[in-house]
Amino acid sequence: MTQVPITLAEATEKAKELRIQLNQYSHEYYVADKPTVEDYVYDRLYQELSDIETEYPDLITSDSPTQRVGGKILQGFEKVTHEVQMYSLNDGFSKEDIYDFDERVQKLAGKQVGYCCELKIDGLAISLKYENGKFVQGATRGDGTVGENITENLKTVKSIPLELKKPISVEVRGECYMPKQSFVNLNKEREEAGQDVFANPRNAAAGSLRQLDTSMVAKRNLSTFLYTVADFGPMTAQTQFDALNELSEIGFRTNPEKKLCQNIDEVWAYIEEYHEKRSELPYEIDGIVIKTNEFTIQDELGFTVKAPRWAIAYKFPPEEAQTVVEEIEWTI
Ligand SMILES: NC(=O)c1cc2c(=O)c3cc(F)ccc3oc2nc1N
Repeated sequence: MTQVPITLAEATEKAKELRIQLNQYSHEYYVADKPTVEDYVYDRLYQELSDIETEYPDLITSDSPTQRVGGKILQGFEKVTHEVQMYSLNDGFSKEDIYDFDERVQKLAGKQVGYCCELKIDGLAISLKYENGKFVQGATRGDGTVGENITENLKTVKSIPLELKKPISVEVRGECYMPKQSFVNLNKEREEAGQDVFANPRNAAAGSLRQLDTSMVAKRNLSTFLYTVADFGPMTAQTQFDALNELSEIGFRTNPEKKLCQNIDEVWAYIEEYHEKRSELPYEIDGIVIKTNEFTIQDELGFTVKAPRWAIAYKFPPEEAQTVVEEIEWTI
């Protein structure tokens, strides 16, 4: 037990100081992937804050790092209605599909358009709501109109900010996923405990977010990449590429491999590049998402009943069976 400040005033001041410092270290580690201190420095400060909060429970705040460990047993997940529909993407499976998509877009837009290309993270789509900078609600996509409220579980996901860098009200969407190495470690643990193993990281992430014991979710090392702004609030981006940078500036984790392509040939080159690089990435991707970059074009093209006309997901062909077997042999 570290020396706890004797007065409430000292404890209040010290707790605030520790919270700010710990949240900064946590942002560097889990969001920016650029830690600046060793774990033992974080752990010592964390223990100091935890001791103060034990002594003075009224000092616990919703954005305290001690709230990340979970510990609530939920009865179930309430339903959430998405004010802004959460669509899925139309898929493309060949070079021809991608060039046909570009032809349709150019015809509808009446001109050549630029595309923002992103890796298609193989996880679970989530929607995050913030009011005055504070995380207030997290939900699954569900059927696009009604999803499940998984706020308490998402609070334990370290890359999801409990408080934004600006006190703004926005709704953003992205992917919650389990890194490949965490998936291998989890399945090893489950195998040793005689439990069923997960077939892939996506199922492991989905299964983790369905846990009713939030302390279990906290141990699953889930992460996120955010990629859509549903309710802009005061955000000013006019293109998808800028929106990704703005999401990062206000505190979200975004994928660094994005590329702004001036034409479909550059898009196809990007697809081939990451089809090659896929196995080196520390997370699973199942393709590439291609979006018209200008929001004015997206507004012009709009949505069909099920998907945006201004985007397409190119799906990589399934890997040959022997590759998967080799991977399994390696993990055992
Ligand atoms: N899995 C992904 O990495 C990913 C998924 C989507 C979507 O599902 C998606 C769905 C829409 F209706 C519109 C944009 C989208 O953008 C997206 N961007 C991504 N990078």
